[in-house]
Amino acid sequence: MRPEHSSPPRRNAGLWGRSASPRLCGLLLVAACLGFYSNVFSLIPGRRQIGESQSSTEGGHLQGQAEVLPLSPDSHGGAPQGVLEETTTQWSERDCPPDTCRVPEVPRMVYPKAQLLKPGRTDVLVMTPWFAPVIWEGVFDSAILDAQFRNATIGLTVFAIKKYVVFLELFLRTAEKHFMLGHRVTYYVFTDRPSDVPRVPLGEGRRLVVLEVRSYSRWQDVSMRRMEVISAFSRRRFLREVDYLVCVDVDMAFRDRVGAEILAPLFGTLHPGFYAAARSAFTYERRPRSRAHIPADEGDFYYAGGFFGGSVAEVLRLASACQQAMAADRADGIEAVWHDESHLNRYLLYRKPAKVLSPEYLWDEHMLRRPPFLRKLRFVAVPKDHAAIRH
Ligand SMILES: CC(=O)N[C@H]1[C@@H](OP(=O)(O)OP(=O)(O)OC[C@H]2O[C@@H](n3ccc(=O)[nH]c3=O)[C@H](O)[C@@H]2O)O[C@H](CO)[C@H](O)[C@@H]1O
Ligand SMILES: [Mn+2]
Repeated sequence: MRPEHSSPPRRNAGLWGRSASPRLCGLLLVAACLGFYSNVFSLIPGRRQIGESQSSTEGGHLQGQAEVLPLSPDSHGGAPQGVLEETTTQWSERDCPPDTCRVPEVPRMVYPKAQLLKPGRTDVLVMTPWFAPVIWEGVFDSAILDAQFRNATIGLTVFAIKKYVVFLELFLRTAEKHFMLGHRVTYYVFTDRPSDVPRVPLGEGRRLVVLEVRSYSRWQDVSMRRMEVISAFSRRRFLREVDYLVCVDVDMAFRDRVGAEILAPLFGTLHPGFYAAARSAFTYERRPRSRAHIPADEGDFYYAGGFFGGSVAEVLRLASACQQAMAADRADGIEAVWHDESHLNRYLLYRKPAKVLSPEYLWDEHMLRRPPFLRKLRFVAVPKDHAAIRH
């Protein structure tokens, strides 16, 4: 899933020709080979096979050890077996490493053509100033996107710690109806109560993996520590198991399509409470002492903590940066005003997302009046009694 293509260095025999001594030639040849193989070593492990719908429980990975998360040596850094050999010949389609930037081939399809002078939406911003599309109903053709991403495997991470396990049933049932239909999907459910994970029937090509993690007494810590767990498990297995990660809150239900249109190397979602707000009204962390701090004269959007994602490599980068920033803040005795969400906002300010999801992808009907430009509610908050559920 590296953006760059790795290609052998071009050699020009004439350049080294007669004037260079044979010894120098030998040295240069060795250096060229080293350069070539250093590219090869940086390739990320290739694709895995995902079988039939299944469900498994893997207990004890993080229990009691969330302070120091050991990363398995086999999961990161080394060259995958067989890659060296493959790269000495031409890439074939089958051997190609996953590459989110590769232009995918689509089959023959019949669809209405785009009309340059009749844009799908004129009532909302559909492009950020850094040319990332903002995803609204009416700006995309789901059939084209489904075809483009037909070979992608998507991991959906969700945490259900302590009483939040009650949200899982509705979350999973509605995800089966609306999340990435027609694609390979793995649900990664992180919980401290594996036996409370409901058995929800899964469609073909979809599976559920239960991963046991420890809980924390403060809900803020439960929320923030998700970054630590996501980064550890990205290294440990997600890099090998899926192409994209989608990381969401569990106190939510899918109501309408959430599909391949969201997939990008890195994406964030507009927080439904702030889509029309002025910069000064964003609830960014403002204290310069915190690593999440954003100065008053900066900021694009206010992103929600409850829905972000991208390629596994980019989500790993994001989660480990946020986790490190939160750990440093903790050591300094400061906690950002909106916890992980504040750190996410800081991260996405300086690493601009490649797609921005509109509030269609994160809405709260009980807190907000639905504006007319919101044509679909795709993923909605499930009302909760905060005090009762968090203790
Ligand atoms: C929709 C949205 O953007 N939500 C964000 C918002 O709060 P919310 O008020 O939506 O936070 P929340 O109570 O849903 O907690 C965040 C998530 O942590 C998990 N959890 C929390 C407590 C617990 O006892 N057990 C448990 O499993 C669960 O997955 C939950 O969905 O702000 C939080 C930080 O303050 C996070 O950034 C949330 O992602
Ligand atoms: Mn929530």
